[in-house]
Amino acid sequence: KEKVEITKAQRALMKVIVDAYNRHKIPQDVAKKLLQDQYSAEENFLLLTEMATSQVQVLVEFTKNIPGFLSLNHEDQIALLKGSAVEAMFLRSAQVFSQKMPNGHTEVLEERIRKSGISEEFMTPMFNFYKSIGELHMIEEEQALLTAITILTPDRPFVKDQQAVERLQEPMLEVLRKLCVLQHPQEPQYFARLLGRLTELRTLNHYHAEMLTSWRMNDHKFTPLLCEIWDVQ
Ligand SMILES: O=C(Nc1ccccc1)[C@H](C1CCCCC1)n1c(-c2ccc(Cl)cc2)nc2cc(F)c(F)cc21
Repeated sequence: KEKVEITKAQRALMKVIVDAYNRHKIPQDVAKKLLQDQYSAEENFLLLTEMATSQVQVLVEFTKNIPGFLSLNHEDQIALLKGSAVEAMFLRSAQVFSQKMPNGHTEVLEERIRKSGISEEFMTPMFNFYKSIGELHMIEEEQALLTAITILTPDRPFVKDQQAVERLQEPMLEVLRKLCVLQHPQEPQYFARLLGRLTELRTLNHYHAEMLTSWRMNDHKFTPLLCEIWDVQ
């Protein structure tokens, strides 16, 4: 039986990542707004583009706190952010969607999102992902580490020094692996299930641009930052 223990250095790394992660709370406000009122497709689209734009800014702040990230080659820093921003947003959406809410609130939230303007064809893959994240009942340390691991994916397009990114991602994977063993002793496969969600997350990446351009309304306006990050317009 492997005696798993998180070292002082690993605890320090985890604290840096969780503190940085806790500084981005925006989508909670989105959930609250969506629960308060029903909006038109146009209002929902505007809300999404505003939220997604601020999510990118917050993601940059979070990423700057990942030890070693700022020492990477500058083009590679951009390539990692550009390559992970959409996934980070869907991961964050899933975490917000699966957080504990008063009875019936999740159903209302799901209904509001289903009617927000997104085309029908994307609902199943999106909510399947949200529910599969929910079933994991991740603690915030796992959520924060999973987001950092997603950003530090070495094989993003245009990354030149993949080894340098691997050297940053590996310690995160090791801490997460230990955390999973300690948090879910009955589930030896929990860590593998967690990483499996990142594969599901990449499939949502394929849909994201079309999810936006097929939003049930005319004349989709994007912010310059979103055009950059979301491959739209
Ligand atoms: O805002 C959002 N997500 C966000 C996340 C992270 C940071 C900032 C924003 C949007 C809403 C959706 C309804 C209209 C208004 C925006 N959102 C999404 C979502 C995102 C992108 C596409 Cl293409 C489709 C759906 N899934 C969500 C789940 C939640 F529990 C949820 F609360 C908000 C969610």
